[in-house]
Amino acid sequence: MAAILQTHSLGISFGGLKAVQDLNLTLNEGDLVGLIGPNGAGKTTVFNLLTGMYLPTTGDIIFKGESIVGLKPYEIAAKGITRTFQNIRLFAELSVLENVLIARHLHAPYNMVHAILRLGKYYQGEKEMRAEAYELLKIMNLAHKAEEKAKNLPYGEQRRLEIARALATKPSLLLLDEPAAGMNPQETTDLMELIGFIRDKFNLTILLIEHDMHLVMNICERIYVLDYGINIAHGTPEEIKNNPRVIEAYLGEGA
Ligand SMILES: Nc1ncnc2c1ncn2[C@@H]1O[C@H](COP(=O)(O)OP(=O)(O)OP(=O)(O)O)[C@@H](O)[C@H]1O
Repeated sequence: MAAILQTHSLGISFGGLKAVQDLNLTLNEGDLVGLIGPNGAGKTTVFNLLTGMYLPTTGDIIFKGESIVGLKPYEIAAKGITRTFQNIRLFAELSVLENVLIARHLHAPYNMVHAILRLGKYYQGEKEMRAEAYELLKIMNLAHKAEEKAKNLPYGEQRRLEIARALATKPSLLLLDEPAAGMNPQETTDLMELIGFIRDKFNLTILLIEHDMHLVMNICERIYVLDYGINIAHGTPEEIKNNPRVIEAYLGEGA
């Protein structure tokens, strides 16, 4: 199995604080991997590094064979890495469909000239993109809400819309930051199935941060554990569950 993403001794400091240190992460194509750790362990910082929002202090990030360090977030998105956020970031006043369409335009099948001159290719492209956006909404069980404003959706549906929007950018690597946060147990169970389903349907590699251990242990094939910015363990869910360093890190948190 080929590695789609590797980090080599990746690290970042904020003043004196080493938020992430010496991280060596490998994701193979098609992997569904978890990134867990107590609050403040550095998980979201890893996502910020992988998506170009932060520049690493040390190390390298290799995506599809080339370094992406120093690229702008939109350049990294265009290469195929997309994320969702811990705090939902939808366009609240736009419709559900428009939220997906905006993301879909990153890979529009026409160029600016076609759009300005309103050439046939533009109309054809717009039609295709709407159809694709609807298809994504159907998969995420949101098609019946296509015309609703995003802000009027219940929380669980907003989280699903975030994933639909991320998928619209046609990623090969999807980073999910606490996708089940705020969901009730039934919504979480449905989401678990959905994550596995989209991974297979869209040939995705998925890295997910999640505090819901039930979700992580059930769907992730491998798990990396961070504590104070350091990767203290890596293995299968079974190995992680029984790892004394992991148990200690979580007990320290009272979990
Ligand atoms: N831009 C920044 N400037 C200064 N410190 C930062 C910055 N971003 C993150 N940190 C610090 O880095 C550490 C790791 O934060 P991070 O948000 O990555 O943790 P986390 O594991 O995602 O936590 P949580 O589970 O609570 O979301 C924290 O101590 C945080 O305060």
